[in-house]
Amino acid sequence: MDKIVVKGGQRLKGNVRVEGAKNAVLPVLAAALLATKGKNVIKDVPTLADVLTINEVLKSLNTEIKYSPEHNEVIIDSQQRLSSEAQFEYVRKMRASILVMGPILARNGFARVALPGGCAIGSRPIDQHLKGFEAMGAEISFGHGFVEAKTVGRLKGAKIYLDVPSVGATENIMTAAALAEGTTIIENAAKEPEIVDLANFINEMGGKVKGAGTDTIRIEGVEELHGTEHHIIPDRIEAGTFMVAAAITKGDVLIENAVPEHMTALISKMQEMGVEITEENQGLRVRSKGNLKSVDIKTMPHPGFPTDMQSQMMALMMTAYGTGIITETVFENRFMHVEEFRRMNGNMKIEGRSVMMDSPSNLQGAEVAATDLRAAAALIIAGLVAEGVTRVTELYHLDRGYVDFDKKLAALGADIERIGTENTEKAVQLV
Ligand SMILES: CC(=O)N[C@H]1[C@@H](OP(=O)(O)OP(=O)(O)OC[C@H]2O[C@@H](n3ccc(=O)[nH]c3=O)[C@H](O)[C@@H]2O)O[C@H](CO)[C@@H](O)[C@@H]1O
Ligand SMILES: C=C(OP(=O)(O)O)C(=O)O
Repeated sequence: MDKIVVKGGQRLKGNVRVEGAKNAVLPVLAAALLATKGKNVIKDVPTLADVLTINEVLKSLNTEIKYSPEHNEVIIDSQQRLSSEAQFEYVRKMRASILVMGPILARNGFARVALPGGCAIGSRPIDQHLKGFEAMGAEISFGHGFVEAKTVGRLKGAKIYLDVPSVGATENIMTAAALAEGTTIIENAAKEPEIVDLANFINEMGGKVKGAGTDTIRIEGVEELHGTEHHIIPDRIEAGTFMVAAAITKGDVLIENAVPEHMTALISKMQEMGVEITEENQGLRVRSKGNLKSVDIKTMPHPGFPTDMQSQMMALMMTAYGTGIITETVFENRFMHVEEFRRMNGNMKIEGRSVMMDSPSNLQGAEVAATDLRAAAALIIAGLVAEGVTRVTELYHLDRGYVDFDKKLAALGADIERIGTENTEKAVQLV
């Protein structure tokens, strides 16, 4: 089992470059299925485990995939007839596999996708995705762990109000509507930058999507979409993770390729804590000196504070001064990392949907397990300033969403090493 071993105490300094966004590339690769003429060339694709998984899903649907990790590029040929079924082995590995449902349904008039079920951060239902397909004329049924959607002829444009501004439901409905007959209007749509990236991609393929980034999206269906070349936007969560890593170590780091407009909530919360953040030509410079101040944080759909930055900010808050409250409103169970932080001597307690923090904590290195993708990064970040050595396991979570996280931190001066099973002895020696 791989471990990351980090020894606290080094100040981070230098430049780090952010990759293409995981949460943009997954819906874009799924949406590439819509093209029946020519190939799609997707650029700035990060080399993540989730990208390998979505590529496998697309292959299983009868597309041809050419993946060049060295060029951060995926070429997809989806001109052949698609298969209609996405199997459990993929959906289990990665919930975002559900995003192929809209494109398959739009093209084949039938889609059968394994039900994703819950995961470490919550129950994560897909009722809003299905409500959208149903409104467009699809008949939905369940059986044997699968959900099926069936329509006679093309899907029909419809007006759909989402009960929650779900990112995945907005994406699935947008892709289904791109080839539907007539106009679809999504109200209370998600407004994340990744939604805008997907809308741009659909438009580059010849689609007609307007309003992405606002809470009303209008999609005029077209008869056919064609392949195009598309660049994925930079990963605002990876950028934010490095911003927190710079701040917690009292460092000075330039985060290249970061897009400040995608991160206003995070930037203002960090500034409120006393972190110095300045825009430069190549990205965002983060500097931190002296004591940081505790703040209150509440996660919300974009442009609110992102749930995907909650655990990393909790790490930073452990080093600030005063009491603070972190409230999670997006997912019902995204505090699994709290127990791991407590193993590192983090002073906090869960009360309902909030974590009450009394800081600073006298952080101590410990053996901890990543409980989800962002928790993996957050534990490593806490290890950067803990006294002694922290060993983080369950790194398959980290690999879903961060490229070379340990190497990028090491290049900034962190005392960090990733150790594979074959090097377990070395891990023991380091302790
Ligand atoms: C691959 C990807 O882009 N993942 C992101 C996406 O996940 P994902 O698209 O799964 O997240 P959603 O926006 O759909 O979920 C937000 C909330 O809505 C609820 N919900 C969602 C759909 C539905 O049909 N019914 C329903 O009740 C969920 O349980 C959750 O409580 O947005 C989340 C919220 O910003 C991020 O944390 C994830 O990193
Ligand atoms: C929760 C996340 O991803 P996913 O929706 O793919 O599980 C995340 O990126 O933090």
